[in-house]
Amino acid sequence: MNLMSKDVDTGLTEKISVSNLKFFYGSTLALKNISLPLYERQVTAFIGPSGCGKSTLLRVLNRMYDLYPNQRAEGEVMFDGENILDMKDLNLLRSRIGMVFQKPTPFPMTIYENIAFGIRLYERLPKSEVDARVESALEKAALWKEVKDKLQSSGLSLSGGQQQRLCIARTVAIRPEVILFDEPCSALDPISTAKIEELIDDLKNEFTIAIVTHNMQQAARVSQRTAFMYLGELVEFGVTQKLFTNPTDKRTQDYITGRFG
Ligand SMILES: Nc1ncnc2c1ncn2[C@@H]1O[C@H](COP(=O)(O)OP(=O)(O)OP(=O)(O)O)[C@@H](O)[C@H]1O
Repeated sequence: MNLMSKDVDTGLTEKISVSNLKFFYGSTLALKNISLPLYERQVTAFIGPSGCGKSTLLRVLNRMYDLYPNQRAEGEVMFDGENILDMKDLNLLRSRIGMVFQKPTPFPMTIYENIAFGIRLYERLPKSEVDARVESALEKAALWKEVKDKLQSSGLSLSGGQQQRLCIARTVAIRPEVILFDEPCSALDPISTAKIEELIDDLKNEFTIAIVTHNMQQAARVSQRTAFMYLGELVEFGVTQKLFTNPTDKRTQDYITGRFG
């Protein structure tokens, strides 16, 4: 049974449907009634000035906020027929919705172990299958060719861009359905950034992707849908090309033309 809803206007499947989401840091309301879909096998970019709630929204999608006692969410975030906000098994949720952070954070282990470690947390597989999964994850992260002869070297010996691709491989190896990227290129040089953008474009053939970025050109290059947020509100959500060339809301227009932010 397919529990995901089809959007009647677009014909696209909503992998995640956010409805009337509110988020509180203590008594501060950081997300005000957000509603939007994340379409399956598309890249959705979240843009907006600092503090508008982009990272908060991403952290709701895999319940990262659960680690902090006075943070809470209200509303509905439907994912394959279940409300993420009510899910009990957060390890399972985080295996289905992976996250790549701003700074590359390889574990202080070999390149091979960086990936195998995560696989073993979730599945018991014979070594030959773990090997195959490590290779396939590195292939998908466009890193295999560069590291295949040094899988036993430390993950920390790689360049920043390679480390970020290693973190992407680590996420992909768990076989998630959705990958969340929180400003994945902000610590990288332009060449590494271009590689990650290309990679995100490839990954969307297999995964549903959400990316928070400060870089509007990046949002325009990698995403099919863009959400513009301002002061905890979702101001505008739509087809990326349209939002950047002919936005509906004046605040979006002002932001994309550099009048604030
Ligand atoms: N741990 C926290 N405790 C209290 N308030 C917080 C906390 N983290 C974020 N906030 C507040 O919530 C709002 C949204 O923050 P968030 O980090 O989601 O914004 P952002 O759009 O991702 O910003 P940036 O682009 O600077 O990363 C801001 O007003 C911020 O000050």
